[in-house]
Amino acid sequence: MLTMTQQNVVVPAEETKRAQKPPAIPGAYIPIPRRTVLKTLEINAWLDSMRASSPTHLKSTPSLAQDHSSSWILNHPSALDMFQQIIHASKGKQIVMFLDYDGTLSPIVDDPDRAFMSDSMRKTVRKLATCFPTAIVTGRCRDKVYNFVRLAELYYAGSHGMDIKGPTKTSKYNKDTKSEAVLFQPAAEFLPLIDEVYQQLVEKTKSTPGARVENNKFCVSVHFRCVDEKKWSELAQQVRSVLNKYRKLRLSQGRKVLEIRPTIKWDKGKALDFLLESLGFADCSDVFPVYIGDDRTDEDAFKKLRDRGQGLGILVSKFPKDTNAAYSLQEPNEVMDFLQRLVEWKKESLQASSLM
Ligand SMILES: O=P(O)(O)OC[C@H]1O[C@H](O[C@H]2O[C@H](CO)[C@@H](O)[C@H](O)[C@H]2O)[C@H](O)[C@@H](O)[C@@H]1O
Repeated sequence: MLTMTQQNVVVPAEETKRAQKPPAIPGAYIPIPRRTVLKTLEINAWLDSMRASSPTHLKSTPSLAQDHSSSWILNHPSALDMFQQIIHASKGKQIVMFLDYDGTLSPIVDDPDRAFMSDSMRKTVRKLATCFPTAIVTGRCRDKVYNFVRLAELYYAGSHGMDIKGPTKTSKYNKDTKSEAVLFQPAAEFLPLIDEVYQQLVEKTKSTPGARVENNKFCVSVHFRCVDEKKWSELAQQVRSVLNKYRKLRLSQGRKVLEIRPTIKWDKGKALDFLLESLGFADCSDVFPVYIGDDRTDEDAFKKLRDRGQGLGILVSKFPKDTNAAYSLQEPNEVMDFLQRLVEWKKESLQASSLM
């Protein structure tokens, strides 16, 4: 069970109880002010979560890792191996593609400014967008991800879906050039606050070697990929001390990154709903959304698809992870293979129907 300690932090209730219990040795109990206990617990919970974002602990027990891995893959089979079944499930429905960026279209690298997408991946996504409506859904700032992807025919949902923009180039899915281009920013009022917090985080974390703060417009990322693990606690405390002042902001986590964002009820799952609605599939039963992503924030979209009972989620991961996705792919190269197969299948089915 989880309990709220402060507005924007969640720790397990049993840990709170444990921390308040006096120790077994009589007389050895030094009362710790409740606020300090909670602060320590919060930081410990953050640290556990930060460690869990680097799933290498399974490597230390190879046989256990092997068993776990085999049962996980049975529950989340490769989308490449299951390609025919996926196509069969989509029969008679309009496939709509949702693609996360980092770790899905581009490999994870140390420097977030150099997470380039390969030319072959760009070519594949361009072809994909001629076959199916396609959106990029990312934690990144929308402009920044656009500079990486550079395809004007796509929909882009930046800042974890808090900044959505429709295609600037016409395609067969947005032929109506007279209609207003989609632009949706549900957290617009938070812009000055996010700028302020970004500046404070830059200042606060500059003493931690390797820490890096990225302004993603409606949210901020604090990267710890290049921070020595011994310094993670220090970094968590620095971030905590800034976040303490902002009750309208909350923390979530991605791959070696702490993400600070508005408390509004908006996430990648809501963005998926919004985009389907914008595309005219609001209450359609004949739509088949496919969402591919690698990160914790993508789980909101996987869950949304499960709740809608439509389409499917594909998790990109080499390691077993708790997920709402139905299928898996190991890395961006496999994502590219899967997208290419979709394009080939679509072309073949169009050819076949033109011969009828
Ligand atoms: O939703 P996404 O497109 O997956 O964006 C999530 C975060 O991605 C980026 O960080 C991640 O990729 C970096 C480059 O490979 C890597 O260095 C970092 O450790 C990863 O967390 C991006 O820089 C963040 O701002 C996004 O929030």
